[in-house]
Amino acid sequence: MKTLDDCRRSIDAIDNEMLELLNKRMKVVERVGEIKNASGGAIYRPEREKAIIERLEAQSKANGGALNKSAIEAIFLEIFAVSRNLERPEKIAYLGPEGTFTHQAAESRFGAMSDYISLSSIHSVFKTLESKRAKFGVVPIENSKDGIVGETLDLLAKSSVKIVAELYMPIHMSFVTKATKIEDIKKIYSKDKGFGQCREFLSEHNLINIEHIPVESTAKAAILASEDPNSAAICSHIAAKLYKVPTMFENIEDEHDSSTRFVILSDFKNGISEHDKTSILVKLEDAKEAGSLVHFLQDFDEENINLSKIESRPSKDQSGFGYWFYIDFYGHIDEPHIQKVLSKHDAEVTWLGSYVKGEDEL
Ligand SMILES: C=C(O[C@@H]1C=C(C(=O)O)C=C[C@H]1O)C(=O)O
Repeated sequence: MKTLDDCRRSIDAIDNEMLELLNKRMKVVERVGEIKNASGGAIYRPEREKAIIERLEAQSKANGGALNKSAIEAIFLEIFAVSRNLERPEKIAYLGPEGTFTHQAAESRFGAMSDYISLSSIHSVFKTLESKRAKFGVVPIENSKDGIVGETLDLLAKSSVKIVAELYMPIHMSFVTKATKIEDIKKIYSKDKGFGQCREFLSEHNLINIEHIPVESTAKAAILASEDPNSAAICSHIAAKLYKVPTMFENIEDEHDSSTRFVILSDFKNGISEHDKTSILVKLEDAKEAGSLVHFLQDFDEENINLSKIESRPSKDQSGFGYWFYIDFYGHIDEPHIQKVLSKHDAEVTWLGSYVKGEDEL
């Protein structure tokens, strides 16, 4: 029987081996960086990372290993992030401040060691990418309960920035305050969506009729609540911890399976993988004619292209009424059957990105 000391000696020996292997991996990564830097190739290749995770998951399963997919992902996403930093350090702009769900989403892909820029609006994230002050941007695009984030869609419509990856994160809200009694709370701060996601909780606790103050982010709400003991915030658990506001209630969201879809923005096109999704904007030329959208969608149907989302938005241009459509479908823009459909509608379609589809779609 192995003693605790025996086990720890074994662990130390294995850790030494793992460190050697990781350093060996980093040498290869350095060479990949040289190749990419010489050719101007993109450092971040989400489709390659996804393929690695899938291969390792299958291997672990086949060998009866203790690590499941989430565990493999948790370990390897950090290894990938360190690797990318070695190839070429790149800045990541996100909708801040620190402690937002977007920050959490950004860290889950770019790891603890990357250089982050926290910005106070989605608009600033787009501007920072357009001016090349950051290589990547992370913004929310949709929530399973509250729907689309209009600002992100409107900016995608105007900007040259592309979607290069997506990820889904479960959202849990906390009700945090420095007050000791709920009756002492005179106002609540949150992001507009935060109030929307917790209506039942607010009503059950008679908090509907006190002042609700929408601010840019749930983290900002936590900061404001930290400064006023007669206020509260609806925010993430991390924001409450970061800004030291005690939690009165946890998991106050109406639907506990609420999740938010985030997109990673950048300036390059991914290679084709087996699990791609493409986002486009469509402005139909004959939009006033009944059936023009139906005809457009029939072209997709004929090529067996499945849509995962369609959302209409007012066009907001000067020409009066008009709509455009935001559409997500499965496949990559460079696949021939997709080219065939899109080439028929060249003038009407703006490509927003093709990327590996995230897990746990809304
Ligand atoms: C090493 C590469 O660059 C990045 C890092 C990866 C890794 O650490 O395995 C995988 C894909 C890229 O995001 C590569 O493209 O192979």
